[in-house]
This record gives sequence, structure tokens and C-alpha cells, in this order.
Amino acid sequence: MIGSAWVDFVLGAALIALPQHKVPLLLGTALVNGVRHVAHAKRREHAPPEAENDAGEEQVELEWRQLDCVLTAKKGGCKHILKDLQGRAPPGRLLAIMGPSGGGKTTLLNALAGQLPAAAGLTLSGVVTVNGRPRDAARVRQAYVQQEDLFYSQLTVWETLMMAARLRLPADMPDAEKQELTEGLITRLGLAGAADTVVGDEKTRGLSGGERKRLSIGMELLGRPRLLFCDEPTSGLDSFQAEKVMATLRDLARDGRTVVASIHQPRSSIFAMFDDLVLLSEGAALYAGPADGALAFFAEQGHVCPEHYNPAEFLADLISVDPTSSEAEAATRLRVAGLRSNFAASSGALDALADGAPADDKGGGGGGRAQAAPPRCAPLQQVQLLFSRSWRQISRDRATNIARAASNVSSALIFGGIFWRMGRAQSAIQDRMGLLQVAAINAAMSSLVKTLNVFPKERTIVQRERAKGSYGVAPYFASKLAAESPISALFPLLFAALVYPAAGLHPRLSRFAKFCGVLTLESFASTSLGLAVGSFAPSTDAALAIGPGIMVLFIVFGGYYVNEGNVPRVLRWVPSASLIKHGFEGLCAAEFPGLAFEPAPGSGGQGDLADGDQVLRRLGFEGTSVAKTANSQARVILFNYWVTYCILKARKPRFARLEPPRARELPGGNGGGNGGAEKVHGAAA
Ligand SMILES: Nc1ncnc2c1ncn2[C@@H]1O[C@H](COP(=O)(O)OP(=O)(O)OP(=O)(O)O)[C@@H](O)[C@H]1O
Repeated sequence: MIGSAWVDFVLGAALIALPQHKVPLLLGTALVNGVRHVAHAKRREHAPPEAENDAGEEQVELEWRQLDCVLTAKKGGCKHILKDLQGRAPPGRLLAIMGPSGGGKTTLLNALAGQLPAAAGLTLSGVVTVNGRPRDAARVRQAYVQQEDLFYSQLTVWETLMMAARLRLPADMPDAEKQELTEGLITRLGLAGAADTVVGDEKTRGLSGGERKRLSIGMELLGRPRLLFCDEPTSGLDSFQAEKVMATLRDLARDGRTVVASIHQPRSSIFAMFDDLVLLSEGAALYAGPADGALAFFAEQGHVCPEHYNPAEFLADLISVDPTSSEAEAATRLRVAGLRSNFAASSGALDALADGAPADDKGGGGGGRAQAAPPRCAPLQQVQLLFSRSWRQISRDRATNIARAASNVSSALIFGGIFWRMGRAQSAIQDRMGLLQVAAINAAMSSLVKTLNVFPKERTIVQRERAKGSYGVAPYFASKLAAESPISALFPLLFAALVYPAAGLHPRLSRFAKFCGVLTLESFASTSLGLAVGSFAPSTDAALAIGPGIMVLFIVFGGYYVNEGNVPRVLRWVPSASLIKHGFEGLCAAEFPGLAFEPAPGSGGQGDLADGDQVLRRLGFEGTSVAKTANSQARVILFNYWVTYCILKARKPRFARLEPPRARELPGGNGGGNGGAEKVHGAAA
């Protein structure tokens, strides 16, 4: 995939560097490229789907041993994140990984799922098997419900699940069957009452936290997983919602699936739902066995849970290091180290976990009934589905659309008021240039900020969906642009319709049409810059810091503050990349030609600018035209789209490789417990 992204990168670079008269060639090649993608997608469509070879409802047993995770710092020293862990997650049971914050729960879950994000200096080693085979070779259907629930906020529960079903399930599966499946999932997850509720976000009221989490689980169930990982499914939920979510996971386990969830500190009713339990503290296991055997295990060591006490709270207190004072820290460290050696010395609990039978064996059945694995729908159908999703998202997002409209109307009223009916005096020349410059900046900024606010989050959703093979970048990108462009064009048009007559700009309809066209194209260029920045920025905050920074540079070299002829040689490329400059130049080209200006009183015309052509010359825009600036702006747009496309295509989450078990030697033997930062010596076995 990365190789093909590089081909696109090089091809795109060559095309955009072409001289302007070869632009038709560029379009032709884009068409060829499109056909290549459709052909590629078609080939993929006929490729054997990775999960179809799996037997229908096989039982999955996950096992791990000698699992170590070490982070080596650049300045030397290591942090031992997971310490020689072993355990087993049998089918039909819910295994909970519990422990204090920073204990290594998420790292263990990620390592078991094969989704531990790769990082410099991070080494993961050990053995993880599925039904006795190395996990990567086992090709079992697994799913991972991430801690952060990400959805298109304006789609309802039904639409979200149905869209995922249409994109992920085989094209030859009748739509009625997909609908039936979606309905079944909604009922199963207890979401029937919320089926027509939009997911919502900070601006739009929608699902509750628990409903969102159950929807996340539902999305993963579409892939018919037999092995389900869930990271902190109850975090941020009230106790009622948390209980409902955990009950859902327990029921999924009862249907024969293997369910592994990390959880921080559950209430007692949730603790009672666990079949098996792994207790982690500072990366080391203090218990792994049946959940109902944990209290007895620790009672034997003299740590008795008081009556009527939440066992989860008792265990959390028992295995946590208390950093509030040096005495408390030393005492709790000693206790945790003792628990760790006691557990390592006892094989009983581990054996019990290993022998765990399905808690209430109902065999297979349940959720996987009619669901099938990939192949997906054809690229054209993907475009159709993704277009309808993008269209619903943008057209239903009333809060954002109203805010954008209000911002454009208020800017138009303010600028219209300041530059009210400018006339043709010499002083009106500067006013005109000022208005055209602020109009160019306003159109660019409003589109940029809107895109930067939305796209990084959407990119994460798309990456998750693409990781499941739901669709390709080309159908996604094409449908997004097609759906969003008409609505995005409305806002600059609204601004233009108000400010143009108020300021008394060139009184011809054709000039007004050009003014609107230039502003709309500039708004698209700014959106394309937002997409390019949003595709590589690590977060929305980072995108909001980078995007406006670039825009300030484009404003400075936007043709108004620095004359193009005076730009230092080394920065000559900036004006040609500046969408503000092309926008401003285009607005000047629409406004000034043919305009005659009155001489300043008493000047006798000396030093005055008599007409618009002289103004254009003064600005360094002689010989310009709307068509020429539109051409330059189109190249900026194509360049940004191409950058976005290549980054989206190349960007994939990188996961740490599972190395063979390491031979290690820990200072202090098995005791550990020195702040999770033990020195690890030794080499890979
Ligand atoms: N890539 C990494 N770089 C640096 N430190 C890391 C990395 N991954 C994990 N850690 C550290 O390893 C320890 C365990 O992290 P992990 O997220 O697994 O804990 P956790 O038990 O899930 O915590 P929480 O309940 O707070 O989410 C923490 O101290 C964390 O800072």
C-alpha cells in the first residue's frame, strides 16, 4: 500500500510541476489514475477475504507467556512496562484485566490484540498464541473496541450500523439481510429506543456515553469476531451505564466468544460479572485466575477483604502503590513486591485459569448468525454510500452551518459598513484594495478553520474503517469532495451577495459573477489546505496551530503587503503557492479593469491613478485576468488534494512486532516493584 502511495506521490509531483498549457494532460492522467484505482479495487474485490477461511463459529483460546514490554530511553535506562506475564483467555468467558492507573492494562490488551503502537525504543517480546498457533498465523476473526468512540455525529444509530454493514459485508448479501442483521444487533445491544437518535457531539445532543459505547461494540460485531478486546469500556460512564455495557460484554462471551477487557475500578455488581481476572501492578501480574477465587487467594496471604466491601475496591487498594508519602510508598511497594513473588511462586491460580471452562456453555450461536466476512461492495457503490454519509453529515450539521452562515453574514455587514458605497475618488482606490484583501482573507480563514476543526477527527474514523478494509482512499476522498463542495460554496456566495452591493463594487452583473467565482474557488483552495494539514497533523489542536501559521505566510505574500516584484528570490515560490494571493489578484482582476477614477482635488491628475489598469500595474498585476488566477488557484487545489490523498493512503498505524521471548535478569530477582523502571539486561533469546 505504501509502495502504491509513493507511485501516486511521484506521479502527482510530476503533474503539478507541468507548465500551465499542459493542464489538460494533467486531467487525462488523473482519469487514467482513477481507472487504475477502480481496477485495483476490483482486483481486491475478487481477492480471497482474509476471514472467510475461518470456520463458522470456532471457539478461540488466547494464551500468552513470557510477555515482556520494555521501553529503552534515549539517554539510557529502561522502563519495564510488562514483566514476564503469562495467562490464558478461554472461550465463552469474560476476562478482565484490572489494576491501578499506569499498571500496564492497556499495554497488555494492545499486546494481546497485536495492536501495541510502535514507538522508538519499545520492545515487545514473548509468545501469544490463538488455539495453540502463533497469533499472526491463526487468522482468527478478532475485534478491538477502542476506548475513544468515534462516529459521524449526524448519523443515527440505525444509519451508522447500516452504513457499516453495507460497506463491510459482502456485496452479494441482500440488503434485506443486512437490514435484518442491523435490526438484530440494535435489539441485542439494547439500542432499540435510540435507533433513530443521532450519535451527536459537543454541539448536537445525541446518544448517552453508554449507548455510544454499545454502538462501538455493535460496529465491531459486524465483523463476526470470535475474539473481542475492549479497552476501558466503562471509562467516563455512570455506574448504571457501565453495568449495562459490561452486561453486554458478558452476554457476548456467553455466546461462545472470548472477551478480554481492561477495566480500572469497577463496582461490585460489575466485578461479579467477570469470569476470569488478571491483576496487574507496575506491569507485573499479582493474580491471574478465576475472578471468584481472587479474594480467597489473597486471604491465604493474610489480606482479608472486609465483609460488605466492594471486592474490586479492596483489590485495587491492595495492589496499588501509595505515593502520598515516602513511608507509605515504601510500605506499599514492599507489599506489592511480596504479592508479586507469592503469585509467581503459586501455580494454582494460573492453572485454574488455564482450565477455565465456558462459564455457561451455550456453544456458538448468537451474534454471528447471518454475518459474513469481507469482500466489500464495489468501488462505485462505495462512492455512492460514502457520498450519502458525507452529505448527511454536512447537510444535517445545523449548528456548524448556522455558525458559518452567521460568521459570513456578520463579516459582510461589518465590511459593508466600513467600506460603504466607496465611489471613485482616489482615496477609494486604497479602500477597494483593502476590501478585496479582507474579503480574500475572510473566505480563506473561515473555510480553513472549519476544515481543521473537523478533518483530523474524521481522518481517525476513516483510518479505523480502512484498517477493517471497508473502502479505499479514492472512493472516500472523491465522495467527500463531491458531497461537501455545494454546501461549502454557499457561504462565500452569501458573503459576496451582501458585501458587493453594500461596498458599491463594479456595477456589472458579469463582474459580480466573477467576484463570486473567485471567492468560491479561493474557499475551496483553503479547504484543500485544511485537508492537507489535517491529514498529517497528529491532532485537531496541532492542526489548528499549523494551518493558520501557514495562512499568515500566505497573507503576507498575498499581493497587498509585499509587491510580488520585491519578494526575495529565495521566497519567490511563496506567492505562487499563496491561495490568498491568487484570490486577491482574481478579485482585483474582476474589479479594476475598465474603472475610471476621479483625480484628487487640486492635483490636476499629477501622481493620480486614472483607471483600474494603472491600479493593477501598481500592484504588480499587469496582464492578469480572472481566468489566469483561477488556473493558478486550481493548481493549488490539485496540489493540496494530491498531498492529502497520498498522506491518507500512506498513513497506517504501526504496531510493535512481537519478538521471541527474552532471557532477562532483573536486579533484586523476582521482587521487582521499583517504580516500573527496572533495569533490564540481557539479549533476545
Ligand atoms: N509508548 C510509551 N512510551 C512511554 N511510556 C509508555 C508507553 N506505553 C506505555 N507507557 C507507560 O507504561 C505504563 C503503563 O501504561 P498503560 O497505558 O498500559 O497503563 P494502564 O494501566 O492502562 O493505565 P490507565 O488505567 O491510566 O490507562 C505507564 O507508566 C505508561 O506511561
